[in-house]
Amino acid sequence: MSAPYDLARPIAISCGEPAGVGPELMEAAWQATRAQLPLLWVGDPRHLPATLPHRIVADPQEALDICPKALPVLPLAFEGSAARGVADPANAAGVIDAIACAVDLVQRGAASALCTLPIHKKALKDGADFAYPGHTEYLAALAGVSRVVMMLACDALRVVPATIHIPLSAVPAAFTPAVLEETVRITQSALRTQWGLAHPRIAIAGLNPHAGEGGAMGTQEQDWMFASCAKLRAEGIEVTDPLPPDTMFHSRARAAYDVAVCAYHDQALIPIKTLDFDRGVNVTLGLPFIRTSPDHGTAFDIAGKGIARPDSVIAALNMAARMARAAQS
Ligand SMILES: NC(=O)C1=CN([C@@H]2O[C@H](COP(=O)(O)OP(=O)(O)OC[C@H]3O[C@@H](n4cnc5c(N)ncnc54)[C@H](O)[C@@H]3O)[C@@H](O)[C@H]2O)C=CC1
Ligand SMILES: NCC(=O)COP(=O)(O)O
Repeated sequence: MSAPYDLARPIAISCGEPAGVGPELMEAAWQATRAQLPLLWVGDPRHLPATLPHRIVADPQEALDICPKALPVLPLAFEGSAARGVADPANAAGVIDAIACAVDLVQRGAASALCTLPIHKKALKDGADFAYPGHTEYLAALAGVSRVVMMLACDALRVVPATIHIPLSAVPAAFTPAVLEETVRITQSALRTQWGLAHPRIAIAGLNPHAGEGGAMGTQEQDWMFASCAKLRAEGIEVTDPLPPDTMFHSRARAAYDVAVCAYHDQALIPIKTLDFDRGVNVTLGLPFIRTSPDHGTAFDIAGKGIARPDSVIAALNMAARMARAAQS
């Protein structure tokens, strides 16, 4: 007897770093959602907490019957063990395989969406020479798309970093008119089609303090950002001119827009992680499938201590389900 799920396919979950908080958060998230959401975890079941009941599935569709009683697992065999708090380089290839396997499920329609648990980026580079700085870039490569957008969302704020996992020193060269304009177009299209906002209001953060203060504190705004914003408005997209970044995130300022497009990673992620670290969700826009993730990382400092909060994983699963239901109807 199946649980009365309104999703026809399970949400595929890549296991992430086994030494981090992923395994214990999977247990808490499964407990919290098993009556509403069909899940399918992809990873090495040896790394799951002993207290979490799980069942191996041969066919992803079995997850719908199993999930109310046990976590459905598509098993992979990793090389290493999983002592909490210390990444074993021998597991790096398995962590990467789990992402690819979960993506394959969603790409061939066996899963309705992908939710990724946190990876330790340096552990993957050291252990398996992972060529990508994060999921976002790896997923774009697996999907064969040249440009995707990272958006983080909570109730109070949505943010998009136009450049993602690059050193701060590389930002001015990487942040170009084409990058800003493509980022805004992908963001606007996703907010319309996947969030139901007919006319998304998009705030643009300046790159420099005070948005350059008329050229006195940096010139990118005058050199090209104002022109890019005007071009986007001419296309019918509701964008602001470049705003002073330090004054665009207080509550009255936030009420004026639906998403803030920022120049670089920390300009976007610091405000949202400050406002709602526990419930922020990272969602990749511009992929041909749905992908969400908790906003936090592997949290080695608390892994295995039973104190990690599952809220962000649960929010990521719920967001994936909401998007999948909308795509299904
Ligand atoms: N989507 C992903 O795969 C992400 C991966 N990472 C990776 O995670 C690793 C560690 O990154 P950090 O910067 O240390 O960030 P982190 O998010 O792992 O930890 C930052 C702080 O927040 C706390 N924290 C994190 N998650 C928590 C939770 N669920 N409940 C309670 N407290 C929590 C940690 O204990 C730590 O004090 C890095 O390799 C980073 O690249 C970071 C963010 C996202
Ligand atoms: N700080 C956000 C982050 O690192 C998440 O990146 P990704 O692995 O989802 O690309």
